[in-house]
Amino acid sequence: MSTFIEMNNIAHSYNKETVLKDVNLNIPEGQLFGLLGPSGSGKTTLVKILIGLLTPTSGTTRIDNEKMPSFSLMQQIGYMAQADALYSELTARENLHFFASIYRIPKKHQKERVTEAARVVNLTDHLDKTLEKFSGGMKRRMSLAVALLHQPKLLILDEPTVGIDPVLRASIWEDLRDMQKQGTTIVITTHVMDEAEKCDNLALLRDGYIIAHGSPDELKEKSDTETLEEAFLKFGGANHANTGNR
Ligand SMILES: Nc1ncnc2c1ncn2[C@@H]1O[C@H](COP(=O)(O)OP(=O)(O)OP(=O)(O)O)[C@@H](O)[C@H]1O
Repeated sequence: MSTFIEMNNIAHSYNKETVLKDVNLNIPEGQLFGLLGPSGSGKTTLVKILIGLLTPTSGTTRIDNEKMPSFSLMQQIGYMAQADALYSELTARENLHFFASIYRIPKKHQKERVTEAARVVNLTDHLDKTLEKFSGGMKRRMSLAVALLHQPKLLILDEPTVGIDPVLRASIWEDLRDMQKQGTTIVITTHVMDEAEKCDNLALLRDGYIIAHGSPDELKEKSDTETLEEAFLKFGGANHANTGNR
């Protein structure tokens, strides 16, 4: 598989606080890749840099061989942020049509895409409600629907299943797998171990460093542990000095 995402020597500071330190990532096309790390480890900062929303203090990012930020590439990325950026006075359908226009989905395909995205997140029966009547979990599902509306080549999901019940969570994972089968590369941030287990490959992030990377099985094997949680703790206890992941 060819490399789709390449992040080299990424470092980032907010004011004087350095929150990412020499991060290197290679993600092949079509992978479901997880960034696993505790709160504050730098996951959101890293994905914002990845999609070109944030300029790193140093380092470069290439997606599909193109240097980020690239306007044309941004059109092919679906990003689900942690905070929902939706219009609460509009209905779910109106929100989806609004974003479909922003993504420049041709008018004749918009209805079909809105219907499909609503199906994936199980909101078909709520399309005509305004979002002010939605629960927190329903808004998360709406944000996910917006992120996958334009069938992006790259889907980035920042803790997508927080506030989503286990049944829907399982069905969303099935849909992510389907999208992956159709060639979508998916990067997901999580601090939930059972979600991390479902990823093809993982980077473990702690205090702005990648402390280990590999498939869930490789990580357990390398650390000689039974669970990812134990693996994380074991890698986290190791020296941070030699953590480039290439
Ligand atoms: N805009 C900002 N200005 C200053 N500091 C920030 C800003 N955004 C994040 N930080 C700091 O950077 C560090 C990494 O934050 P980040 O949101 O990337 O972590 P995270 O792993 O995504 O955490 P969480 O799982 O809680 O979302 C934290 O110490 C946070 O306080």
